Formats: sequence, C-alpha cells, structure tokens
Amino acid sequence: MVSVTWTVASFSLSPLQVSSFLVQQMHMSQTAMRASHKDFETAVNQMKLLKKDPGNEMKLKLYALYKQATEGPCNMPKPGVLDLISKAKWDSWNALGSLPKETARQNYVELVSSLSSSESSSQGKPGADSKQPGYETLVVTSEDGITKIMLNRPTKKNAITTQMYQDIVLALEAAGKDDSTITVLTGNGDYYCSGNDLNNFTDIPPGGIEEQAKNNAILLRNFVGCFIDFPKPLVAAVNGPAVGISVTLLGLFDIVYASDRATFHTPFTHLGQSPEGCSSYTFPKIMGPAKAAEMLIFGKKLTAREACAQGLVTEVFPDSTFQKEVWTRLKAYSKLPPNAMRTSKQLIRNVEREKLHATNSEEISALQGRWRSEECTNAVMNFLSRKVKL
Ligand SMILES: CCCCCCCCCC/C=C\CC(=O)SCCNC(=O)CCNC(=O)[C@H](O)C(C)(C)COP(=O)(O)OP(=O)(O)OC[C@H]1O[C@@H](n2cnc3c(N)ncnc32)[C@H](O)[C@@H]1OP(=O)(O)O
Repeated sequence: MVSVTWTVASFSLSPLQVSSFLVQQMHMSQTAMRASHKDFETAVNQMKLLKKDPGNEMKLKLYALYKQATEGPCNMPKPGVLDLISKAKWDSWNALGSLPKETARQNYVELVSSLSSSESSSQGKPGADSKQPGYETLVVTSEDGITKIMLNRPTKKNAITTQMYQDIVLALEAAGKDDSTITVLTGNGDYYCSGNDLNNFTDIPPGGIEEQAKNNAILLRNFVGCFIDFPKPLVAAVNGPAVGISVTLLGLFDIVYASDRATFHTPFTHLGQSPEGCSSYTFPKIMGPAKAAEMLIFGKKLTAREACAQGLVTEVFPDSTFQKEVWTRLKAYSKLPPNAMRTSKQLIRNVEREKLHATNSEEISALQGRWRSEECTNAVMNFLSRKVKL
C-alpha cells in the first residue's frame, strides 16, 4: 500500500497541528456522505497515480487516516525518539484518538480527491502552474517550490506606484501562506527597481498634502511591515540597478543575489527625504555606521561588488549567467526541509522584530515631515519636470 510505505524524510508537524487538521476533517465528514469501502479502495489506488509528491505533511495525514481506517485507533508502542520517521507516523496516527474507522475512511477519500483535482486543474499549463492572475504590474509565478514576484513595469524602470505597493503586500501575504518554500523578488527588464514612483506625490487627495502624507504613512508602514514579518526565506534577485526603497528593503531580505550590472543607490537627501525600509537600523548594523552614512546621508552609489564587500549583497554573478546561476541555486535550496528553513529564518529575525517595527514607525514619522518640506517638493518637481535625473 503506497500510503503505508512512504518514506517521511523530514517533517515538523506537531501532534497539535495534526489534531487541528483532523478536527476540520471530522467536521467536513459530518456533513458529507459516508464513503463506502469501494470509494476508499478507489482512493487508495488513485494515490498511486498522483504525479506530484504531495509533501511530507500531507503524506503523514494520509498515512494516519489510512491506518485509522483500516486498523482503528493506534495501539502500537511509541517508537524511540531517535527513530524520527516511525515516530512521526506514530504521532500522526495516535493524534486521531478514537476517530471512527468510517470517518477516517471518509476523510481519506476527501483528501485524495482534493489532491487529484488540484493536480488535474494544474495540468495542461506547462511551466506556468504557476502564473497568478490579477496584478497589473507584477507577475507572480509559483514553480519548483519557489514563488517569484516580479516587478513588471520595465519601461518605467519598475518604479513602484501606489497600486504596486498594495499589490506587493497582497502577493507577499499570499506567498507567505502558499506551499512554496522560498519567495523571490526580482525585476523585469534592465532595472531591478527605480524606487518610489515620484508621480505618487502628484496624486493629491481632497484633504491636501496633510491627508496625502497620512495616507502615504499608512501605506508605507503596512508595506515595510510585511517584509519585517515575512515568515519564509525571502530572496532578492537584483537583476540590475536598484534605487531608493528597493535598496533599503534589502536589509530585510535573507539573501541578496546581484548581477554585476546592479548598482545600489539611496538618494534620499537629493530628494529632500530621509531613509525608510528600516535602513536607518539595518544598514549601520550590516555595514557599520560610517559606510551606512555615506549611502544614506550622502547618497553614495555602490557597485554590486562594493555592496557585497559591505555585506548588503550575498553574492554577485556575471550578468550573462545571472539568471541561470541564481535559479539553479534556488531550485536546489527550495528542496531543503521547509519547516526547518522557516524556523531558522524566524530565529534570526525574531530577535529584532520589535526593534524593526519601532524603526519603521520612527522613519515614517520623519518622512511625514520631509514630504511636507520645500526641499522634497522642489526635488520631486525637478524630476517630474525633467530638470534633474539622479
Ligand atoms: C499615496 C502615495 C503613496 C506614495 C508612496 C509612499 C511611500 C514612499 C516612500 C518612499 C520614498 C522614497 C523612497 C525612494 O524610493 S527615493 C528614490 C526615488 N527614485 C528616484 O528618484 C529615481 C528617479 N529616476 C531616475 O533618476 C532615472 O529615471 C533613472 C532611474 C536613473 C533611470 O534613468 P534612465 O535615463 O536610464 O531612464 P529614464 O528615461 O529616466 O526612465 C525611463 C522612464 O521611467 C521613468 N521613471 C524612472 N524612475 C522613475 C521613478 N522613480 N518615478 C517615476 N518615473 C520614473 C522615467 O520618468 C521615464 O519615463 P518616461 O519614459 O520619460 O515617461
């Protein structure tokens, strides 16, 4: 029986999670028709035909339901703590308690049916099991355990509009919950991102500049907050020059791969503004206060190699092989045990999560003042009237 002999190579499913899943399953089954023995046999055979590995958590759930359905409650001796695989299976089965055999049968049938239908609905879409609709200037795809969020406004150097800030938040929220193991942000075209779209400042609401500053503050707090709280490994694939907020956010990524064509530029002073994206905290921590000041106060532009030497970038690749090398590497990493990766990421970030949220708030308060200033208004107007390019 396939469901019994599966190897569970790695997992971190707690009995509590298993039980809560099963409570849901029990609830489902109370309202559903009871599955016959024949339905159950069909489901067991259907499992053998699945092309996609459903993942260890799902295999454990199926294993437990199969055992419960065929043998009843678990009465085997508990395996030793070092026998991880047998213990995971035992935990999962034991967590079903006295769930009746027929309910377990029903739950097994429903679970297999949901796996088969999600597999058949993703067939016939090669390469793009993948593309998620609904974003105007983002392309979001999910493949090989990697969710890729690509900024897609190449003619405007991927400058971030108000709508894009909101869409990135939605895409990150979805990526945080989907079954991918790694999330990647990248840009389409020759730029990674030219930062905040300066036209955002021309969209003045009826309440005037005050209301605009308040709206911007809410939007920005939420946007940066999503990066602070993102639960999985977050990778930036910096395919070209990066400006402004797209650079400052890099301090909140776990890994930053850059093309050797990329540059890193935070011209806040030139724009009459001040740092955001928690860079006033992360940059001095990453590169030391003296180097951070040169970037954040004087707007010094770094090459990819300089950014790597200062710890902002993990590794630099030749532009000609950038895509191939980065994706090959990420595909290999995406096969690592996902829960272990999440746990490690969270341990690294949790230490300073509160500090990051506090920094985000402080930076936004300072920016609200800057946005109302003459220095900022003139700089934005100069760019928009094409008098100045950075
Ligand atoms: C409710 C509203 C919410 C508002 C947002 C709230 C929060 C904001 C908080 C963050 C604040 C600031 C952080 C920053 O990101 S500061 C940095 C801002 N970025 C810039 O100042 C870059 C400006 N762009 C340039 O200097 C140059 O375009 C370039 C990037 C150096 C590229 O030069 P290029 O010669 O190679 O190409 P160019 O012809 O200039 O660009 C092609 C077209 O793209 C347009 N474009 C590029 N970048 C931006 C941008 N940031 N904003 C708007 N438009 C941009 C450029 O205008 C060209 O358009 P067109 O072809 O002329 O129509």
